[in-house]
Amino acid sequence: MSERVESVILQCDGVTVDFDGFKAVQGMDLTLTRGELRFLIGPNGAGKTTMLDVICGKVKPASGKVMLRGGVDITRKREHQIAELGIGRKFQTPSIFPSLTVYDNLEIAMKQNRSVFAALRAKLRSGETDRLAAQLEMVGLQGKADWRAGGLSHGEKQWLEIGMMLLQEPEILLLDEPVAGMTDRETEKTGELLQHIRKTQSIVVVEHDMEFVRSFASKVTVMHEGRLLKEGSMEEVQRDDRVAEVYLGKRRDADASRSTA
Ligand SMILES: Nc1ncnc2c1ncn2[C@@H]1O[C@H](COP(=O)(O)OP(=O)(O)OP(=O)(O)O)[C@@H](O)[C@H]1O
Repeated sequence: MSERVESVILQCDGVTVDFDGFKAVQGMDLTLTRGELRFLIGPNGAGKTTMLDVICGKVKPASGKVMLRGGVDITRKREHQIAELGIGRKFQTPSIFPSLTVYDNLEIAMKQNRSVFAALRAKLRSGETDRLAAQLEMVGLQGKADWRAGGLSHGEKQWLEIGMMLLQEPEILLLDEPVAGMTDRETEKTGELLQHIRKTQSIVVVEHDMEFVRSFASKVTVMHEGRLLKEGSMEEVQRDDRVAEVYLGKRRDADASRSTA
C-alpha cells in the first residue's frame, strides 16, 4: 500500500499565489513521483514559471502547501534551504562563468557542496575528479573541457549549466524552457539528456516547444489562468477539447508547419 506513497517525491496542494491582488496561481495541485520527467505546459501567463518559483522558494504562496519526500514541508523555507534539501532550479538564461573554462565551471559547482573550509583547500579528491569527468561526458562536453564557457554554443551553455546543477546532486531539477533558442539537433540531444537524468532524478520542465514535449513526455500537466486544466499523457491532453480550445488550438497551425508527421 505504501509503495505508491513512497514514490511521491514532491507534492503541491492547493497552491495559490497572489501578486498584489492578482492570482497568478489558484489552488494548483501537482504531484511528482521519483524518476518522473514531467512537462508543465500552457499558454503564456498560465502560471507555469510561478509554480516553479513556488517550488524552489523564490515566491511564497498565499495559501497551499509544498511537501518534499512526503514529510518535509518546504512551503515557508528559504530558497537556499530548499536548494540544500535537493531541489535545483535552472532559469532560462544560463548562469555560468563565461570567462572560465568548462572544467572550472564544473569544478566550482562541485565545490559548492563543501564546507567553506573544505572549499578553501580547493583540491578535488580523486573520486570527485572521476565524477566531474563523468559529468562532462554525460552533458557531451568532454571534448571541450578547456574551452572558455563563453565560447560555447547556446545549447552547450545550457548543457554545461545542467551539468553544474547535477554536480550539486539535486533530487529534483526544475527547468524553465531548456530548449528555447536551440537548434533541432541540440533540442534532440537535450531530450536524450533529460531521459538519461530521469534514471536517477526527477525533473519538472516548463516548455512551449510542443514538438519537444511530444517526443519526450510521458506525463503532461496543462495549466491555464493559474489553474490545473488537464493532466495525463500527451495523447490524452491533445484529445481534450478544453486544452485544444485554450492552448493547442492556438498553436495547431504553427505545429503543423514544424511537424513532419
Ligand atoms: N512578480 C510578479 N508580479 C506581478 N505579476 C506577476 C509576477 N510574476 C508573474 N506575474 C504574472 O502572473 C501570471 C503568470 O505568470 P507566469 O510567468 O507564471 O506564467 P507562465 O505560464 O510561465 O507564462 P510564460 O509561458 O509566458 O512564461 C502572468 O500574468 C504574469 O504577468
